[in-house]
Amino acid sequence: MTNSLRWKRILLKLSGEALMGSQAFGIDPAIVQRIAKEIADAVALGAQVGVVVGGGNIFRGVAVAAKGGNRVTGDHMGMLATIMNSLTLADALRRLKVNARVLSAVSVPSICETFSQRVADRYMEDGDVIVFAGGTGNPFFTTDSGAALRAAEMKCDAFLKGTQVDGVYSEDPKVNPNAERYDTLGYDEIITRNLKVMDTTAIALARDNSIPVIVFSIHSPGALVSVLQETGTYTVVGD
Ligand SMILES: Nc1ncnc2c1ncn2[C@@H]1O[C@H](COP(=O)(O)OP(=O)(O)OP(=O)(O)O)[C@@H](O)[C@H]1O
Ligand SMILES: O=c1ccn([C@@H]2O[C@H](COP(=O)(O)O)[C@@H](O)[C@H]2O)c(=O)[nH]1
Repeated sequence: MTNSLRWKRILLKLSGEALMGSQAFGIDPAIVQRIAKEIADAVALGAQVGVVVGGGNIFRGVAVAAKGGNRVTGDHMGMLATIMNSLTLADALRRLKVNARVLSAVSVPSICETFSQRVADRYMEDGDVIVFAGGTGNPFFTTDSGAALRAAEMKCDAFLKGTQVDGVYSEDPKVNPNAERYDTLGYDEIITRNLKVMDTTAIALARDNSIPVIVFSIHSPGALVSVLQETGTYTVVGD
């Protein structure tokens, strides 16, 4: 079955907001369990999976700053939010008998392991799912950038962005429902046309390390395995 996968070692970036479900804030356990099942299905097919979960369902530094708070403190809160999301996703994976480990860029040793590339590589070779928490560990970055960084460090074959929409569009499809969806797109087109599906730092890192970026909807059941088997709807961003 492994041979049927287009990309074997993947970095899956999940939008924090995807974990909210229909709530306005926080985590919907049923959604987390459904997403965990998608990951478990990919692992069962032979995929080696690293995951980065955003924190937008709990805190974003820019939102804290917009309300008069300190941006760096807000970013610290955002990074801690990603740790909470990572812990809940790892638990959901373990309930499905998948070995899952949380490795954080921010050290909280009584709660999870601190990220180390060598250790993470060994775990992935063993078939464990690694949930990379804490983003890059630095303020003024996003989890998209953290995910691109980990994809490069772990020599992933692809960076899969599981988000609210089923690909990259000519404009935000939530704002313009008539926007055009692309099947393929160049890294530089995202940057020069300022398409806001992910941040420029993340795209540039993926481009400079020749890692294809696949944007798909995590809300579509079975979407992760479909992408790995080159079926379904998604956009591939490359050269
Ligand atoms: N040109 C575009 N094509 C596709 N999506 C776009 C585009 N411009 C803006 N978007 C929006 O970008 C969003 C993708 O970002 P996402 O929700 O994954 O946020 P995030 O910041 O990565 O995650 P989090 O929710 O954790 O903060 C989509 O939901 C979509 O509405
Ligand atoms: O490397 C990083 C990653 C994230 N942050 C902060 O966390 C929040 C949540 O991440 P999203 O990517 O927006 O989901 C982000 O808004 C930042 O405040 C960070 O500081 N450094």
